Amino acid sequence: MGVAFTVLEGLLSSCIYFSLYLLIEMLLNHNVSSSRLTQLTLGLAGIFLIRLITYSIGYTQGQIGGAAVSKQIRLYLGDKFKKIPLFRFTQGQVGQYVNTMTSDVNSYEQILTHKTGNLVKNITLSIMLMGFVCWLYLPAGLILLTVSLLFIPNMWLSFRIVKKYGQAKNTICAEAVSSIVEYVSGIQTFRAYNMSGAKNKATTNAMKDFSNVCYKYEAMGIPVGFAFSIIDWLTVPVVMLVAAKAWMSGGLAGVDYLMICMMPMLLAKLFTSISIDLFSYKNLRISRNNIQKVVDGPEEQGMDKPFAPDSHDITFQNVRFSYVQGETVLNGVDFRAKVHKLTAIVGASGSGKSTILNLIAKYYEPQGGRILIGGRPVENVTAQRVLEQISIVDQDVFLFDDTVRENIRHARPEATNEEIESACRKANCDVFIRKMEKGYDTPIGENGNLLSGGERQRLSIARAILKNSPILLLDEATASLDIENELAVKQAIVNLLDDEKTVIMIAHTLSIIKNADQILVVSGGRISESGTHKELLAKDGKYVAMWSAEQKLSI
Ligand SMILES: Nc1ncnc2c1ncn2[C@@H]1O[C@H](COP(=O)(O)OP(=O)(O)OP(=O)(O)O)[C@@H](O)[C@H]1O
Repeated sequence: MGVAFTVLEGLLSSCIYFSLYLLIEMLLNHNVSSSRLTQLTLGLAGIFLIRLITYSIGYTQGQIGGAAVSKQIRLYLGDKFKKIPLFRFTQGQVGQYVNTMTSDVNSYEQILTHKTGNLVKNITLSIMLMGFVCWLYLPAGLILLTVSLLFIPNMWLSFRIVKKYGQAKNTICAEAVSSIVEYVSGIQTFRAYNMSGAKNKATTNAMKDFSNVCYKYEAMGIPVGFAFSIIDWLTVPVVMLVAAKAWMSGGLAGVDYLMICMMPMLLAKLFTSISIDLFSYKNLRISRNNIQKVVDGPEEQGMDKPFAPDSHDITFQNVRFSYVQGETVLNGVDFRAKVHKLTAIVGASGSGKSTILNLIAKYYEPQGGRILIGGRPVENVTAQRVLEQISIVDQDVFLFDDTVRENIRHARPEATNEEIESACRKANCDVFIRKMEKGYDTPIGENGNLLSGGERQRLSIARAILKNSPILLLDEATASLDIENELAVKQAIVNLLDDEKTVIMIAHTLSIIKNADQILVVSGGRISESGTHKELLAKDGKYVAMWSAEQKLSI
């Protein structure tokens, strides 16, 4: 509707030239009268009023329609992101996704709100004006028509440039966005190491690359447009000359000659506008294609049927995995984590403890072996369905820019305020929340930056308690906390373990898992030892070495 009204308004604007034609005719034929002038003025005023109305409707509908389409696309992409395998959300890819979700959708909206309407309007207007000149004096019309045919190779060249440099520009823009996202989220570290601003090489290089590709893109496009512009404007004197002969020999009326002289100027302006619009239309199609690429992108394999096994024990059978081809992280991991028992995973840094949790949560798929929950293999189940059975408390707590209450409610949207507060009491965070300015309704800033590390950890434990899922994955991270927070977090973890669940916990300090039902020692990509604390001490292996080292440190 927006496009239709914009085109209508454009066509109505051509009435000005027909009125001008009538006015000049009156002047040259000396038959100006006040009644004819009044008629003409009233006609113009009426058309102006109709144009005002059609323009307003066209503009408003275009904006409303564009915003609605943007909203729909963004919601659709949001849903799509839920189906894309989680391992694809790497740093570079995140930049591409952010770019698509923000600027590509904005550009696509522009196609709808501005470009399409303007293009149809200007092309129709040009055809009408050329038809008018042909009707007045055919040779002049044919000159204009010939020049307009040159527009086709000119556009073909422009499109080639857009294809070649536009895609590169878009890819480099996504890389720059990635770099900026990384820079802004890591600003504290960059500042601490005096790497902010121009000293941050990665970000400045990304910006430089982006400005270089933009420069190339414009530098290639400008000469093509410029060359056509020169030919286009040359039609003005040529048409003037050709038509002048006919006028002087009496074959053309004065008014017709004047109109013919004016039309090439008008057409040149219209062609410039069409070529700019087509150039950016082609460019905007890159954005549309980027959106389409995400839409058509591979989705997670597996059944999206509810996954509700009778039992929730977790079994690894000869699981093999590497993040990068050739660099094996897990090389035949076997274990069984029983229901209602605490299984602890220990091992040196980089041994693959978090990788085991990542595989259970289906952030990644193993390259060999099988993972079973309740005796049912999970390879044919979507991550979303598996994650419904799991609560995760790890070192990277992610909090939304919302109130404390809403942050916890994310774990179970239908939870009552009572349930949220009860979960917080168990997670040892009720006291500090109540001390905050608005209690549970206090906003906690972007990613909870108004909270301390220990407070953030406890909020994530409250979430896990509220979700109350049968499997709990814990990455214990109390090492960086002060003593008060460490005790509070440890107590919260103990409260969490009270509920009967299958719990797998990565322990960085062994004292916290002394009473675990089973301890797995990860080493060399395998479970090198397993058993209770007592059994492992009796084996005199890696666990004993780790335990002795910790005991020495704590003295
Ligand atoms: N996304 C990734 N891409 C490539 N390699 C990775 C990735 N994540 C982890 N790794 C590598 O895999 C290995 C195992 O990492 P993992 O995080 O599982 O170890 P971890 O035992 O949990 O270590 P820590 O105790 O220090 O947290 C390491 O060598 C690590 O560098």
